[in-house]
Amino acid sequence: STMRSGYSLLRDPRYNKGLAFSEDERDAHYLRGLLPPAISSQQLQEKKLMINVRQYQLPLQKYMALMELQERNERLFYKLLVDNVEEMLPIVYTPTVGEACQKYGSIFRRPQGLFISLKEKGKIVEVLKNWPERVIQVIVVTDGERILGLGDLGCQGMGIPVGKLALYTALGGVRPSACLPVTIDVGTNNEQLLKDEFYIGLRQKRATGQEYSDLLHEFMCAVKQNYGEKVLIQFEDFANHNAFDLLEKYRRTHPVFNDDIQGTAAVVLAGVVSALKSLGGTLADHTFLFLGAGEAGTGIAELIALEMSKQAKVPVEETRKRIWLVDTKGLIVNSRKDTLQHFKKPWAHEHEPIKDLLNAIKAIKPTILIGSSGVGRTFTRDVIEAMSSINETPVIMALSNPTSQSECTAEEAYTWSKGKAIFASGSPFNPLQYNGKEFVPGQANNAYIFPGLGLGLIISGAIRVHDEILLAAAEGLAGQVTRENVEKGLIYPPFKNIRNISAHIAAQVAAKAYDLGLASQLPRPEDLVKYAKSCMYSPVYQNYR
Ligand SMILES: O=C([O-])CC(=O)C(=O)O
Ligand SMILES: [Mg+2]
Repeated sequence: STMRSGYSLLRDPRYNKGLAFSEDERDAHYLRGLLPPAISSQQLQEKKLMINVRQYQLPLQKYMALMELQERNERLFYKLLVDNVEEMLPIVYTPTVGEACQKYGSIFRRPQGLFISLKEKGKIVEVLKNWPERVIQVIVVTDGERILGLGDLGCQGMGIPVGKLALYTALGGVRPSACLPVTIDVGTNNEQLLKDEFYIGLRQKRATGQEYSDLLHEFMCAVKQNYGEKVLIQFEDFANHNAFDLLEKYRRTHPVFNDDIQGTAAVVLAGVVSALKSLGGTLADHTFLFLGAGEAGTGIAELIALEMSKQAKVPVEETRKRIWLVDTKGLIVNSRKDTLQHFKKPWAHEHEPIKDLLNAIKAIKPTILIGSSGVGRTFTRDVIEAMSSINETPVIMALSNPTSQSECTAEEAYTWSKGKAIFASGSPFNPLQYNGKEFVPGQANNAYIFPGLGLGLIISGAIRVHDEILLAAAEGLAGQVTRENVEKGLIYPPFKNIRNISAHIAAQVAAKAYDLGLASQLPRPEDLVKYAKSCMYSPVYQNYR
């Protein structure tokens, strides 16, 4: 978009600086009289806003204040996020974004992103042309059917693409104008929303089958037609069956990845690799047990099996046998094979049936336990105690989001394991004291990966996303975990260094894309870390002449 002047300039979030417009800018851009006389620095504005945001008691109020800031003054919004990542992440992202989606209808002020519903069928190319930006580098798209661990939130899932893309910019340095949040609305099966007078989406049951895949196909084609073949499409929070089908269908024709399957997988693999620095042994020396065999569970399992297979030079069919999954019907075993969904079949190993997690732990004796069930409080005291009696240092990852769906809390993991566990969770928990010692839980969240992964794909102009690229992203993240981190029980680096971390992930990703011949941005830059950093968006105000 181009810069307006005067009254419209103050109302254009991309260029508005509020009181920070200089005397010269006020003269040149017809702003005289439209602003009070004081001139503020961006730093002072930031200080004022931080004071304001901290005064709100409720996280949802903070969320709304930040969204209003984003719609009023985009650079100031990103300056706040970049300078205060650890404080702001739980507000613009999990857990608060989950609550925001649940209440989206009532807190809704101005639409963000593009809504593409069944009503727009046959017109998606035109819909894309209504968006004010022409150059798009990354799209995050959801259909709202499985928002975090909260289930079907229909059209109100829009909070997720908006939040993820805010992180693309804040954590990965992708220009905000190049980011497009999209929600595909094919209805919702959430009865409560269908009855809610403030619901913002289509008031009908979800379309499925041909009608569903036709709309998605039209969208995928329209994106390529409008924005070219390099625009990255991140699938987010689709229900299991569609998530796997869409990835399978489009991975050979578009640069796509599914954050819940592949982003989460890369983050967890990086965490496990870091944990090995303190546990010792190689990946293949460990035994993994998952609670939850959906997108996250099977996605992580597959990437770990792949890495093991690469390291140990044995076929992936062999390494998969080190990894066990439990779903709602119990341990996934061979005798269940005929009734399993296709994405679970590779995990059906030879074993007698076991009904529940606790007995599975006793039988399998995992060294690493991963929660990817979307169901809170499923790592009970018995579960954690069983893990601690089998292992000197059990690794416990409670990945489900938001906090209410976490398989256990940090406090539970540390107290029930008597301080023995290495713990990480998808949603943040505060550091805590146990027996006079400080424990700092890590946040095993795909937010560590997708911004850097996206940046790496964008700067190299990658036209496809292969598994090798995800392994590179995981290596990039693991490489940023210091010995000092690991000694404190931290298997992830602190988020405050995230822009540097993202640059390293981006560099590894881009390098792999070039090596595999998938990169279209030529020539290949010499120093990819330096190049990634130089491409990053800075939220510092620019001077307008
Ligand atoms: O959004 C998050 O915090 C992580 C994620 O992708 C999910 O839970 O679906
Ligand atoms: Mg997600």
